[in-house]
Amino acid sequence: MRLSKVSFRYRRRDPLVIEDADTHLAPGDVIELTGANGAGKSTLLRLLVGLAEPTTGTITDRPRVVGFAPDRFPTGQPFTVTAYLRHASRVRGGARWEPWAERLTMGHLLGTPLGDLSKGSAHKVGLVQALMAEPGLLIMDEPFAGLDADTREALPAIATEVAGRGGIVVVSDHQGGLRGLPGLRHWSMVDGHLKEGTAAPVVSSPETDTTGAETTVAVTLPAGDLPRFLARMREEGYRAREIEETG
Ligand SMILES: Nc1ncnc2c1ncn2[C@@H]1O[C@H](COP(=O)(O)OP(=O)(O)OP(=O)(O)O)[C@@H](O)[C@H]1O
Repeated sequence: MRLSKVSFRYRRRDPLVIEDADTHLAPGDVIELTGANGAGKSTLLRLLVGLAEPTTGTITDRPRVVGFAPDRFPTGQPFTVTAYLRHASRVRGGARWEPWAERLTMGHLLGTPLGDLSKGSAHKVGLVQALMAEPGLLIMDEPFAGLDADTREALPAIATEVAGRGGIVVVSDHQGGLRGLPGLRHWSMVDGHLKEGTAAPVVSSPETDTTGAETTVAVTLPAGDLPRFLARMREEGYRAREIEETG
């Protein structure tokens, strides 16, 4: 799949959100996409999926089957989880959703109306509908946000499987959930420009600084992520604690 000089703006007089994105995606690629809030990550993902058309430039050779797990799964539909997934399966030519629902531990949710789901549970429904048809292109927008630990841990393996079948996987992710995957490509959106680089390693050992100098940083993150974040930092040897926001 190729993006050739892809630019995009939402309305005629708006500034470009994506400018001259030029890249190639190969079967088996797993790509992590990062960038500041509002940098254009979701827009780029919607262009990749085909939900938006480039204002100028072209996207060619998109795989035939595309799975898309949006950052906010739309729950305003009057279905239970099972009814929705059955419907999605029919649309996908009878794709098997049950093994995915089991793998993402959704058994207890199947009878729940979509509108009653928590954000994380709704996101799982979005993941199942994206995965069920064995996509040749799997796009996941911030899939690690709001998911329980078991599902987060399952996602790298799922991405690897899809890529192993020759699929392309693109994941926007602030949390480094895919770091450590061999061959992971890294894209970042900076001021509307798509930059390619190596993913920064998440694990940086405190021992690498031999000067003994110390520094304290403030990190802002969703409250629900705090226990896992603190545990991870401590595991890596950093002194980490919650501080009160003083405004
Ligand atoms: N439907 C829309 N109409 C007009 N402008 C939009 C629309 N959706 C997004 N934008 C604008 O496009 C820019 C990029 O938004 P986008 O959602 O792609 O960024 P993002 O990197 O995914 O942000 P975040 O990390 O906050 O999710 C922003 O300035 C945003 O305000």
